[in-house]
Amino acid sequence: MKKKEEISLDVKGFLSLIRSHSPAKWIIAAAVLLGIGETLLSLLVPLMTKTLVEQMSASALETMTIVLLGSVFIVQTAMSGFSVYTMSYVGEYIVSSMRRQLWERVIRLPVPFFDNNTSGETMSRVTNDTNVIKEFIIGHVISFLGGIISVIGGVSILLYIDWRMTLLMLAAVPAALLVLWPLGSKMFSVSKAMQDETALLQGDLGRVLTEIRLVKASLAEKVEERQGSGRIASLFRFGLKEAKIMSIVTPLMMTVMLLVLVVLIGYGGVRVAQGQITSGDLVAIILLMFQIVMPFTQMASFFTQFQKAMGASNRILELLKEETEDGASMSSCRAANAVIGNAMPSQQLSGNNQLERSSAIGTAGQHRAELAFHNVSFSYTPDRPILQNVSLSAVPGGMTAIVGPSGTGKTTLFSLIERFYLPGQGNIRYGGEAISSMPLEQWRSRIAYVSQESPMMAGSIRHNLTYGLDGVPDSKVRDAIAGANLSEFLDTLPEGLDTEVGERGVKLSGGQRQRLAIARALLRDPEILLLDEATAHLDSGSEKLVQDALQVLMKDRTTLVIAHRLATISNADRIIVLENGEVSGQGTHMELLQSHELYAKLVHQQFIDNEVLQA
Ligand SMILES: Nc1ncnc2c1ncn2[C@@H]1O[C@H](COP(=O)(O)OP(=O)(O)OP(=O)(O)O)[C@@H](O)[C@H]1O
Repeated sequence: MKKKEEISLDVKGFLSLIRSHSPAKWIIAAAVLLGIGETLLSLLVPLMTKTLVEQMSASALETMTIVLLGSVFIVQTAMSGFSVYTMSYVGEYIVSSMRRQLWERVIRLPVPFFDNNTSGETMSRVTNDTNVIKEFIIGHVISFLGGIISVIGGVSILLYIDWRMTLLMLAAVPAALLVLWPLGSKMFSVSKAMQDETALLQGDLGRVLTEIRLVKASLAEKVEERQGSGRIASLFRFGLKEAKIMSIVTPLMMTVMLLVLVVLIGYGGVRVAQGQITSGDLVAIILLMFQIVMPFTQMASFFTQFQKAMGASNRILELLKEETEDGASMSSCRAANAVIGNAMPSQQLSGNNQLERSSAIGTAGQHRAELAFHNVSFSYTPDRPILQNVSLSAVPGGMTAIVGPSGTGKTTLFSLIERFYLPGQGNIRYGGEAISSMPLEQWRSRIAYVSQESPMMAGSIRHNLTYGLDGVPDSKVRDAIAGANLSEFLDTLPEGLDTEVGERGVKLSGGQRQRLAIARALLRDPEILLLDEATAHLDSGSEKLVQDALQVLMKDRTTLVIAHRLATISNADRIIVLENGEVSGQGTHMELLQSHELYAKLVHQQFIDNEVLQA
């Protein structure tokens, strides 16, 4: 009972999905009419052949009969061509409209969705599931409709020609169905398992390819090889299971057809000899037999494909039901924020030698609104609070540093500022206005996030720098590059801004990636700068270049820095200590050193570590 309910719900969902993506009604009507017309014409062929045979045996062949038969063939072939094209058009249209909607939806889903779903799964919905629906529409819907018409029409004509022979032939149908039905459902479960296994293999491949260095460095080739081989072996087994089913179905259907043919010809021959039917009738009956039996052979695959399409549409609908980050901004919004490579000087963030360059680049830094957290609490999962009652404010136009032990919620603070997640309680305000009430696009365009991970996209340096921005002239790109201390490096590249950076920027050094990240932030001219301190240790030359570039970027901007090495932030305007998700102190370096136990301990510890390193 439950299963029936589920399937009927599936069908409802499937139909609503198709309806919301279907092309103009007249195109669908044309596709259906052409399909029906083609089937009806194909039913005329046996009748005309019957007349042809009868006229030939009576030596009274009329030219009209040949002309009519030829015309039916030509029109039927043309109709079949148009029918295939229009049906393909409908299928392609539906799938491309569905993919477009999925694509738009996926890129606007909130970050928690991506925390909880693998990218392989999501990719499979946009590509594989839509493909299943396309194949069903193009390859099966019309041929199924045509098949039904062919069977009903064929049986009616047969009954009209000779009911005895019709019944004889139809006796074979239940026998064939008896075998085909259970095999069809077996085929469905095998092909479903095969699909699942293929998705797992795709997932493994994606995981290994994106982290190929980790695989190699961890000597995990053998483990991956074993896992991959296991999946490929089970795909092979499923393939063989499918082959076994087909090896029963195909010969069985052929034998049934041959048997029916033999019986029809034998019994029909007797009836022709007895003068109860003409030889033309017999030829027509045999031709009609093919037109009736063929659709039955397609039924099994229709139902398998039907169930697959229901499953696929369910998964697509689930994805489409997911809330987007900002329902209001479903229009063509720009990814204006910059989540950019790691960058943070390893020494004091001071120095004036680069400051002049910033004026050539941006003016957003002139804004001096206050960014403040008011009693913010947040948890990723209900059972584990991460931030509790956090109240803090960043110094407008100055540098505010966040320090604290690992895992205490520093990066989470940044994610809340970026609105990747929403606070459970409390709010974040900018210039007195709650950031949650600002349009998301507008808010993110005010921020640049120079993160630890230094994400880069495969593509040219220009593409990476101007990613998400429209029509940035090369002169501005070069200014940003100069501001980020990269001009010399760029001059050494024969292809200049067109140089490919490789997947995730693998063709660049850590320091170059950091400076590109800074150049990218400069181009965006943000009011608020979020810096996640680099964990990579750059050599001192590279450090100096990054440090200078940061001076340019930070000038006059409200900057929040997550600092691990406290020496880098001793001149920060304000330092906030975060402990177990709570603010346990704030002040300047000197104030905290005197009044805050954990801060003093951390500074002391790092001082000893440095001494040891230098010794
Ligand atoms: N997407 C997530 N889903 C669930 N838990 C998360 C997620 N991201 C972080 N956490 C958890 O939240 C806590 C705070 O993480 P966060 O990255 O903010 O710490 P952090 O102070 O920046 O640490 P570190 O200094 O090591 O970078 C950690 O315990 C972490 O396990």
